[in-house]
Amino acid sequence: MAIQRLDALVWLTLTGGGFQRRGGGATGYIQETYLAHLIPQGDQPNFEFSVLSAQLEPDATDEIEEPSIQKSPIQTQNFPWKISEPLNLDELADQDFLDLVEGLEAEFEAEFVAKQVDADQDKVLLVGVMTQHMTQLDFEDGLAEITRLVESAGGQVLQTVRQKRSRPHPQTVVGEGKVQEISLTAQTISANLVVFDRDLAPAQIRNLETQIGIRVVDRTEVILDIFAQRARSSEGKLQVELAQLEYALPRLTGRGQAMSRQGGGIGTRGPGETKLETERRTIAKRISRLQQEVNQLLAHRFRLRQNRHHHEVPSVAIVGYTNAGKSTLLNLLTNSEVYAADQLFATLDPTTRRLTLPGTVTREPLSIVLTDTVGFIRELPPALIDAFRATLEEVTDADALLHLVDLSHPAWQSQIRSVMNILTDMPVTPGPALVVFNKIDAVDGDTLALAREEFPQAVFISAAKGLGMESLRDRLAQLIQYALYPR
Ligand SMILES: Nc1nc2c(ncn2[C@@H]2O[C@H](COP(=O)(O)OP(=O)(O)OP(=O)(O)O)[C@@H](O)[C@H]2O)c(=O)[nH]1
Ligand SMILES: [Mg+2]
Repeated sequence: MAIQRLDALVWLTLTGGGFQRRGGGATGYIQETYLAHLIPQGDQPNFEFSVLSAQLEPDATDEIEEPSIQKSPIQTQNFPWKISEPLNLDELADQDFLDLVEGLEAEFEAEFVAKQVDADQDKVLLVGVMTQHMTQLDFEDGLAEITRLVESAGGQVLQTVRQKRSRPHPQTVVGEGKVQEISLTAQTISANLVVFDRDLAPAQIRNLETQIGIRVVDRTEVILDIFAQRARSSEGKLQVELAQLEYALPRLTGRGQAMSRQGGGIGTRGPGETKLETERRTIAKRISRLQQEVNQLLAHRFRLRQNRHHHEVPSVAIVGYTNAGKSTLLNLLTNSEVYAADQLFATLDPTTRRLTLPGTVTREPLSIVLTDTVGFIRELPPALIDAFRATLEEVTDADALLHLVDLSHPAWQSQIRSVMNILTDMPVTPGPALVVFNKIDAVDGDTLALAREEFPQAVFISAAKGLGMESLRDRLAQLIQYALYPR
């Protein structure tokens, strides 16, 4: 009923004792009727319309043995629906349906309004799919992360639906029954958005939206949305728009193709397809213009860096998983006020600051520039990598990297792997990296010992509490010596 948006449902049972119809099949007279409707959640079934308490009058049809027919109201205590006692046809006909439906509408409306009080937040139903080759831990980490992403985008995860499958269903990612469960749950909790913990094919999104009835977005879309909200500088906005269009384009194309292949049918001919084609071309044009602008940006940044090289100022880029504490560290080391917050992708635009490192016995104090840049995440969407090449070049062009790790995060080991994979995949090999473990103020002794054992060369700090800064400065100076004058 919820899926089909039905106000009420009437169910008729037959006597089975009717005339013989040619070809067989059930015939008979109406024996009993049932009236069912949904009730607002959180309410007990409290609709007492007169007839529900009426006794069922014994009539002739009762003689027929029909064990499957229940004679008492069906137990619906804990369900968001109510089914009447068995009614005969006259009783049913006496119902004022309009009155019933209008009353229900009013109640649903009141409840809906109550839930809309803080309506500027997306109310999200999260869907997680655990496939083969995925450990339970990976799966739960992934769910925790997408929940954080949704929150960073300004949404609120109301509930999570999980499914285990050997691999995603080609049409709908999850199975048919699960799609129904999602649809019902979304209505029950008044979600206005369904978010999947993975990326979806254009056709999958389309199928899911048709069946579920509300907007469905995938992981990349959530990340792109955060980026779009964070973009402040014109550079940032430019790159985000490019990423969003590059993500949208194949989706439009896919749609056009699917429609042309059908080759007929109402709604698939004529203007529909032409319009899509036009849209596609407009977007493609805009993408190529944005790409040119990004190229100009690359050239501009190149000149800036050349200037730096000209003055022989060594550069270090802080890289790391999102929320590792990169901006906090830059602020502490260089006395700056870059925006740092407990959000994923708080930083979008690179910030470069000067920093003087302590001299050693053999050398003068060393002046360098330190760059804080956008955080990484596992499975960084390809559209983002491409669009953000100007920003990411800050990383590949630095003389050395400071790889900051949030040691208080349960998944710190896999976060290190993700960052290293992204660095390895970069078109230009980045300089040498120093692994620095952050947030040691929030870490237990066992974790600390494990990290020391696995990364004996690493530095341990707390950017928030200012712990370990002296050794960090020393080690940074050594790193630069090594990067610039390797033996
Ligand atoms: N307990 C603890 N929290 C820290 C420490 N350093 C940073 N944080 C917190 O971690 C959160 C993220 O810090 P940011 O500096 O914004 O992290 P980031 O790496 O720049 O994150 P993005 O720009 O979002 O990728 C903030 O809430 C910081 O207060 C630390 O040493 N200890
Ligand atoms: Mg930051």
